[in-house]
Amino acid sequence: MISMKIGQIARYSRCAKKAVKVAVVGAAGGIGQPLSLLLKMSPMISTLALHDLQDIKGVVADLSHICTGTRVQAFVGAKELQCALEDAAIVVVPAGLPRKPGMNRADLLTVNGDVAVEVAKTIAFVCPKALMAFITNPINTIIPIVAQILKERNVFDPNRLFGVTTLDVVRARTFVAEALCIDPRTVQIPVIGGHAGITILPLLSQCLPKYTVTGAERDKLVKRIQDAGNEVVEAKAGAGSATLSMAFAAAKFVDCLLRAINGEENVIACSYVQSKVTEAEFFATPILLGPGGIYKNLGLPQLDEQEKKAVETLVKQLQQDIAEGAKFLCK
Ligand SMILES: NC(=O)c1ccc[n+]([C@@H]2O[C@H](COP(=O)([O-])OP(=O)(O)OC[C@H]3O[C@@H](n4cnc5c(N)ncnc54)[C@H](O)[C@@H]3O)[C@@H](O)[C@H]2O)c1
Ligand SMILES: O=C(O)C[C@H](O)C(=O)O
Repeated sequence: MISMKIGQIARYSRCAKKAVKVAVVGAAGGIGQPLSLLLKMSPMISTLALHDLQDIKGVVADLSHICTGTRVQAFVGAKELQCALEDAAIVVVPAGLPRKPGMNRADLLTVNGDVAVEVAKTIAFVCPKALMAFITNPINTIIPIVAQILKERNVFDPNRLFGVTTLDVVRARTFVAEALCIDPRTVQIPVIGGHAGITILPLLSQCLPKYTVTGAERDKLVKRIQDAGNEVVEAKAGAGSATLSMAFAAAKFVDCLLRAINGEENVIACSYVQSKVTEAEFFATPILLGPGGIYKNLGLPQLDEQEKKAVETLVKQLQQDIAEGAKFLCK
């Protein structure tokens, strides 16, 4: 009986045409642990390299008892980051401080900017061809910083750098489904722009199934999606920000990257990337993914008049957030 199960697991882990190594940097944290658990279940991951400044050996011992084909390895401290990243096809980065009530995401830049710079420098040195998915806030500014670090080392490939904005899509699907009294898994809705306040723009006009909401009700729904991070920060009352929903969202995004690496066609996800779609140098839109990351930026979906105005306003905010990255690196 037992050997049959082991055989089944072995077959399961061989289902993926290509199982690859994924590294998680910041894996001991509130997002890192549940994310690692979800990734441990992917047949498309051969090795999960878990890195943190804090000791992560207990987390790895725990995960290693789960009967899936993914091997889990622990890497602790700045000196072990290089080994963690060696041969990684995907690097996911939830390393850095979360918000407390009263803070906005930009307040995290002083600390998290340094974290992103250190991680980006090591990625540039060890695995510049990896697909990089940064979760660390403030995303709007962290991604331009990482891009600049990679550019300075002549290894920047804009198709491989992603700011993870999937949580905004996850929330938009959930809140729309609540309003329509339907299963959130049946809702599709693009969320574009960035990942803070008004830069988060759910495109209700493009929602499927159709949701014709107008006036104050529509404004309230858009605002709830934009401020959903605050809802969690306040409810956690000083104990951090969204972790479980973020782990779910990041696992979904990594799954998209893995399916694209495995040659699946039509894998589309919204993500904050270097972009020519608007005047903001970085912008989240639906992206068609391929084995090398971005296969095609699908650009702005169709917008109604209200959404066109919202894009004009948010682009200005995003340009400021992006400029903060350059200022940070000059300090
Ligand atoms: N993109 C999004 O939608 C989104 C959603 C939620 C949270 N976040 C952000 O994700 C980040 C992590 O949140 P959390 O709740 O997991 O925080 P956390 O404090 O629980 O965990 C962060 C982990 O990162 C580790 N760490 C810090 N610096 C590191 C470094 N240089 N190298 C390796 N590990 C390092 C810490 O030791 C810790 O274990 C925060 O910046 C938060 O704002 C982003
Ligand atoms: O709100 C935060 O600080 C964390 C995250 O960006 C979120 O949207 O939940």
